[in-house]
Amino acid sequence: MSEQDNNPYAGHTPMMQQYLRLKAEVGHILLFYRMGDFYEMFFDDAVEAARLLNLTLTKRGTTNGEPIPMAGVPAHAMEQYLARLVALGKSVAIGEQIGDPATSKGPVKRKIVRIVSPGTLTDDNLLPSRSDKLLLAIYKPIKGRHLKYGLAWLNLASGEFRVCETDDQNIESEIFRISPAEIITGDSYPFETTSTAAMSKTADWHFDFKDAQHQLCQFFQIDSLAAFGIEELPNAICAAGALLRYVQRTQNQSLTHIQHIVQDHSNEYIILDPVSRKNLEITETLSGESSPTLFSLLDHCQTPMGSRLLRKWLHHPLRDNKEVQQRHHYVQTFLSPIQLNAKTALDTVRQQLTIFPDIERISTRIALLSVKPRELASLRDALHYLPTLANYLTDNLNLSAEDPLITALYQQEAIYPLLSQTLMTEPATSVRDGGVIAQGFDEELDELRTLASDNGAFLMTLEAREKEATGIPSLRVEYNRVHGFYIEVTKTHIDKVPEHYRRRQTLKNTERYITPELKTWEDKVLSAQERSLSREKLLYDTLLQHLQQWVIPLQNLAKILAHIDVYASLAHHAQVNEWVQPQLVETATIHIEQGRHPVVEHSIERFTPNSCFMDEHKRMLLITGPNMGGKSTYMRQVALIVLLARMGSFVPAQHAIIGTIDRIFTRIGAADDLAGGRSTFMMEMIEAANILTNSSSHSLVLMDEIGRGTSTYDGLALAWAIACRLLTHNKALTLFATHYFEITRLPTQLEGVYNVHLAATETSTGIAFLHEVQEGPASRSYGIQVAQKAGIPMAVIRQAKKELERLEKGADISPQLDLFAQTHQQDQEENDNYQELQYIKQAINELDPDNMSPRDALDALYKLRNLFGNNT
Ligand SMILES: Nc1ncnc2c1ncn2[C@@H]1O[C@H](COP(=O)(O)OP(=O)(O)OP(=O)(O)O)[C@@H](O)[C@H]1O
Repeated sequence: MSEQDNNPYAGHTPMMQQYLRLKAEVGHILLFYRMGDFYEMFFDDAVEAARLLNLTLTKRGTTNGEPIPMAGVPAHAMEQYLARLVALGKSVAIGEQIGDPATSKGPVKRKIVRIVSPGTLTDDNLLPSRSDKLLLAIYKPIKGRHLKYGLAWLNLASGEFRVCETDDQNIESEIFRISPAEIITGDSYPFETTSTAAMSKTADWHFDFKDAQHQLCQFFQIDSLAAFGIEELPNAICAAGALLRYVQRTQNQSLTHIQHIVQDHSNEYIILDPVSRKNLEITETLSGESSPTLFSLLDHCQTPMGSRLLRKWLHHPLRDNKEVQQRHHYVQTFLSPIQLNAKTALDTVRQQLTIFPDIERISTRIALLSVKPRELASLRDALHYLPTLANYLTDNLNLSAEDPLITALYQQEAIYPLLSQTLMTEPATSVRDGGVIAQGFDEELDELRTLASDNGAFLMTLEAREKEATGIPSLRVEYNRVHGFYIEVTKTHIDKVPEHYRRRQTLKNTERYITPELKTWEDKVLSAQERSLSREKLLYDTLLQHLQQWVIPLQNLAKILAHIDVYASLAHHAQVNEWVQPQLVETATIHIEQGRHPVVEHSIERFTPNSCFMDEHKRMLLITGPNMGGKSTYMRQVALIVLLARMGSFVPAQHAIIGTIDRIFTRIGAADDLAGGRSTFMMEMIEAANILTNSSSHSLVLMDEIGRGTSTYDGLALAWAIACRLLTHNKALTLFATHYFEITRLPTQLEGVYNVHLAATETSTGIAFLHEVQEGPASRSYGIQVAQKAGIPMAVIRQAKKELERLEKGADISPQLDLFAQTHQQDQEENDNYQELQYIKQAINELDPDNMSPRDALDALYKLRNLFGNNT
């Protein structure tokens, strides 16, 4: 077989062959192929990128007689295009020129230097500062005894690597808790999720247990995964191994900041299913905005590390009291300075925190050797400031020098001298341009710099000497970037120019010359500049090598600063909004006195506080009241106060006792899942089924108007049965809002359930909502009054009132058995009406108007009127 036959790309130009080889290497990922000052894309990549980035689609050459589509982005603007693609969930492979164009025969050698994907970002320009971008690998064997999902996720920007295993029931909750930017699964593994993360595939065999185990042990240089205590999680190990391979392949650089794998115990956290996370608007509103949310409200953090930690805490409320109490204790500490006024002390700490840059990401970029000189300078300045912060905290707050928050601040002292001796006070942006390494740090560099820049004296001497030697008074020695050094002589003196002057450039009125002496000087200066830049690069690289040993201590420092920032932020919010420290107990209890909705209290002028008392004896509150009365707000406020208390925050209430809660469920206003082919009612029932299957006596359940998506009787019957089940079987702490008044009779039949209602009164101008939770069921629903307030025409309102009167007269619905008796009665009525209509229709059809006398027509009309039962 000839070479030609072996080459699948034969027939293409050599450059296109190289392109196709690189493209085959990266598969479906977009390939940015470097060509001079551009990154070009070809074929389908070009078409897709042109569409996504609004680029002009051009052509370059042909294949099989067809033009090859091409689109490109300028190399200098590449980051901004990358950011846009990654935000759209795309991955991009960067094919760089690595050969020397001057010496290359054929196309310059090119290589995939890295792959940028939504879950593997580390560049400052591509990463949002206040949220993390995680990469999650998921694996589940098709058969075998251990059929759990193995999950492994990595925050490449911080080095945090975690694993866990979970079952079918909880996989979605776990994915939403982890909230990855990208999910990788095996090529042939058909995984589906409602998460909006970018989905990537990798070879199935990367998930092979033996291979993964080997891969991980080799990477962490350990003999067994027992070192991380994860040896009992085989499927998580498979996922972790595949994830590591993926990252190594895409990053193509050392990953020394990833130091260990931590087992994530999901039972440490209060479980929130995806729907509840959404409903509670923790970090995203129901309409997908980033504010107003619980996070946007509480995020007064001064550092990006603090904001990211706060975001994480909000999505990971804790079950265990001890750690939460510790967090409350710190928030309280920030609110109780020793001598100073609390506001002054807190404001000072928060002001001091503004000095700290994103040390977490800087330490990662140190590990990846991609840190910029200015980032190191900001790190240096921050480290210099650390003792001031530490002293302020110990002197003014009740924090001892042994407190872990403080000790961590003192452990970084040795890095500061290293950075301050090595770096200039204000270094240049990039080491390529020089101006990064401090004067006096390296003798050789100083000499080269002097040589490269200090040429003033030599040139002046040369100029004076040449003026005298030639007798040309206007002779000048000059320098420009294009032509280098030259001696300039006006044309009037040209006859005096000596023999050894060589012409360099001719202008209109002057000639420019170079002499052997000046040329030697020029070579020396230019090479000194070049050597000084490469010396500086070398010294910078050496600095980065020295800094490697500090990556882990810096990560720890970043963690501690993030904690201080979050405590200060929570304290600040509590101080400004008069939030209180909740008391934690071990029982399933929720006692909230005069609670407020943390977000709504800011959006309206006067918020009415409401209490909520629930415990094992009072497990369900049936909430009735008019639409717009405040039922949903009340229920959400209870859930949010529990969530806030359990993530370490103070809460908007006068007093609160919160017990151990294992899950929070919210079934509030389900939306259609048209894409998933599920109606509103179906969604409602799926959510209710989940609650009935998974809630326990330590769960908090919010049920808002369950059953309203179907016919009245079906809905009522379902709501009744679901409430009973929750009370008697699940025994969950439940807030059950309903418009079915029949259900308010439940307390007469079962224990542990109580009625409350949102009060409203009717005034001369219409209904007035008091937004006050009062004991007992609501006396009426005020639906028509609310409709009137909404602007429904008066004629419709009047008719509705009449209809309501008629219905109320005829209805005396009682629950359970009678309910179904009523259904039968209604069916009967409907049947009778139908018969009557059919009869009338037939009578009308039998009329023959063309052959009727006026007298007959009048008779027929009377007859018809009588058929309607109206003979007046
Ligand atoms: N405690 C409160 N104090 C003051 N205003 C409140 C309070 N609770 C609710 N509101 C106001 O009432 C409006 C309606 O509240 P909410 O949506 O909770 O009522 P609802 O009873 O659930 O209504 P629907 O049954 O129609 O869903 C809110 O947008 C808010 O402005």
